[in-house]
Amino acid sequence: MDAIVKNFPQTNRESDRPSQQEAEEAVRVLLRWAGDDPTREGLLETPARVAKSYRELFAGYDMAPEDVLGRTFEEVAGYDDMVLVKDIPFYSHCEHHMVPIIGKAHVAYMPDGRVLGLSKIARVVEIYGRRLQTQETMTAQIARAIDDTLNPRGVAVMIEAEHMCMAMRGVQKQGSTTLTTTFTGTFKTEPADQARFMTMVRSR
Ligand SMILES: Nc1nc2c(ncn2[C@@H]2O[C@H](COP(=O)(O)OP(=O)(O)OP(=O)(O)O)[C@@H](O)[C@H]2O)c(=O)[nH]1
Ligand SMILES: [Zn+2]
Repeated sequence: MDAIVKNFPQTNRESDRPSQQEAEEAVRVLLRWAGDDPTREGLLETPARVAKSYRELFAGYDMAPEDVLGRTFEEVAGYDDMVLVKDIPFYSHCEHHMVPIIGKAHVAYMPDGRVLGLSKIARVVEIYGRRLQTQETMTAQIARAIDDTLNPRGVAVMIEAEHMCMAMRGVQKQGSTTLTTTFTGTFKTEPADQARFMTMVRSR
């Protein structure tokens, strides 16, 4: 666990967590701050629901990528070309405003003898998505987790997302998409591999 805390410092220790009661009280304060009355009937159960919902929306703090990426397969008949899982949908929350980021991740790697279970790639997206994020951090974290655990010849990650903090509030620009990429290994050094990744992501 210590290595995880060191590598992914936003992962909190269970002992540092406030109690359920403290979390619910914080929600009551925010309800009053918003201008409502937490003692009215419709809001009585809301703090407990919000706390429960936060557990789910931010479940990524309780999961480590090593746990899901541990199992790999070697029997793939010598397959050594790109594996791309694209259009992995995710919901995250921006660390500046704590409002949703809605997007899709495209994740590829070049195997070096071993491959991952395909669902594990989507699970890694879930682990980082269910934390407070910037899109740049999330992109880099997914790439690094796969790089570190699988040691492939290269990893490519592209995320396209809409930030509700730019749509619902602030500058209020609906429908804009932010694209971020991280390339490692052969995707970084070989322009042809990078171009092929882009073409495959774009093909419908
Ligand atoms: N680089 C980056 N910025 C983000 C991300 N999510 C939100 N932001 C930006 O974080 C910035 C925070 O800016 P601040 O000026 O501190 O906060 P603010 O007054 O709420 O800013 P506005 O959104 O412009 O109203 C804003 O420009 C957001 O658009 C992200 O994933 N990556
Ligand atoms: Zn934001």
